[in-house]
Amino acid sequence: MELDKMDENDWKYHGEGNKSLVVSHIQHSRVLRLLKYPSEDAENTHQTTEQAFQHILNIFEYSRNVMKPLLGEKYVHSGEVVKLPLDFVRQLSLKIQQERPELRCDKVMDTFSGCGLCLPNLTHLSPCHFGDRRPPLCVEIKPKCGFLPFSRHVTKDCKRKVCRFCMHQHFKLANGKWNRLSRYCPLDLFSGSKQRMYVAIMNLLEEPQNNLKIFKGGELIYSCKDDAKQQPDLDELVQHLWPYFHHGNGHQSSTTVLSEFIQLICSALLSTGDSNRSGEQRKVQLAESRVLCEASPLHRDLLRNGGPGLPKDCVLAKILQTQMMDNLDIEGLYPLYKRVEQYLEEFPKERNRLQMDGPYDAGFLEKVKTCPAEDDRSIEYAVGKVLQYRVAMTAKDCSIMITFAPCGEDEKLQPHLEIQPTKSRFASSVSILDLDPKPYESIPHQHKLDTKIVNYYLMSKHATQELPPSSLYTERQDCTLLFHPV
Ligand SMILES: O=P(O)(O)O[C@@H]1[C@@H](OP(=O)(O)O)[C@H](OP(=O)(O)O)[C@H](O)[C@H](OP(=O)(O)O)[C@H]1OP(=O)(O)O
Ligand SMILES: Nc1ncnc2c1ncn2[C@@H]1O[C@H](COP(=O)(O)OP(=O)(O)OP(=O)(O)O)[C@@H](O)[C@H]1O
Repeated sequence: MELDKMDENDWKYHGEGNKSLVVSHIQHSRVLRLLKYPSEDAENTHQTTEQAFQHILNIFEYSRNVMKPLLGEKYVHSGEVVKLPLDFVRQLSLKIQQERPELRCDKVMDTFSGCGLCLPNLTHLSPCHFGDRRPPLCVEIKPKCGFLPFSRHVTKDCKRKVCRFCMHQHFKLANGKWNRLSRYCPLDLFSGSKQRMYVAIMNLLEEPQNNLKIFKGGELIYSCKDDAKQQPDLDELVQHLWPYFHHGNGHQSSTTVLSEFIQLICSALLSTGDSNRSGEQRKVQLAESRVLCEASPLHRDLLRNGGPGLPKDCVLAKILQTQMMDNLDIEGLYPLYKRVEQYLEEFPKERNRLQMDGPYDAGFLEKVKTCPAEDDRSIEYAVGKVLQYRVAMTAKDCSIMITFAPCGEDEKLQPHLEIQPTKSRFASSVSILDLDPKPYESIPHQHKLDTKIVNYYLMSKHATQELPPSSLYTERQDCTLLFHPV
């Protein structure tokens, strides 16, 4: 990519979240990730180019030097920081404006700094020249927090029984963020139990919100509709999937197609990329009390079996272990945040030495890893816990991208790419994205939000009607019969 010859017509809108907007190249397997700002800030307080560059550099260094070592080299692609011509960025912003979903237009793309990140397009699979002509399928899941807090500082009993995602759903419904409750429960996805994971993915398909997107050949084919009142069309998705799970021996029912697709996703989420499967795999297993969410729609008997745990190096285990660096819960962390605040008020110059805002280098990772286990009243302990909490927050908000490319029986694949849980054979790759640092300043907001979510949940629990039974959930009873031994 020649930065001095950038042409907006070579790029198209790809997607966006709360903080960044992504465009993809129409020929090369690359994306540009550009930051967004609230519209009012864009008019009043422009960051200097220097500050914007530092911001992007922080995101890049945090991903490369902190999150990558914690989550695993193979899952994280930090890309590179690029300086783009301002004219190109302005034209690009105009070109993509009408494709942006309305609910994201409260923020504008940064057209002032010219700074961005260039990353591999993870909806493609490289090398993408497998003999098969069918375009790759890509599933993006934002799994959210996969455990119940185990800290002695937790004061509300419901936090030990119902997971944050399930409680938060009620608050989101009330404040109009979504129109329907999602049945997805992250604890099912992180359980390692194929049945619980299966139901979790089924529930994501039924109500994707911002937790599920599906791409085909790099194009978004399934996600929450811009008009969130409408549910996405599962029959349409099955039509897209059918050519990938058609075995030439007659008609595959929608249920079979979806079932095979979900099993494929589960296998990728549990895969360690280790071709030698003969030995006993080491597992990440949590105490039963931390993995059972009372709000999960699953039958209690199924939940009571807990789960077999996650293979140690699979993507879910890596994310869960990093999320669990938050071992005090926001309730135990907040007093330590206040200790740090008080210290910084007295010794403002210490802010740099303690790396509160970076640099995100090996020294930062060392502070995260070597924080004392017990509170010795030191500032180092308080800072270490705050940094660990911020890292855990990133892992609670990241997304997983799994890309599958169908391939023929005789194609030779590198062992870490191969996956075959169903009758079809696929090459796959698994990546983790959105690994931005969460600001130190957001801790008071997290503390308030936690209280709001819990109070709202307790208030609404009895008032809210039970969810009606899901048609997908009923079908699932048949689907479980379709599991193939792996
Ligand atoms: O606080 P949460 O759990 O609602 O998470 C926020 C996400 O909401 P969600 O619940 O996933 O719909 C929120 O996602 P959406 O904008 O709602 O898609 C962001 O990811 C936000 O992170 P940031 O402020 O952009 O760095 C997330 O904020 P952080 O808490 O990670 O800072
Ligand atoms: N490397 C990539 N390859 C392909 N698609 C990508 C890539 N990075 C991001 N995307 C797409 O762009 C979307 C927005 O990116 P991202 O999640 O990083 O935004 P964000 O604003 O940081 O999110 P959040 O709302 O969680 O803060 C993603 O959901 C994903 O679909």
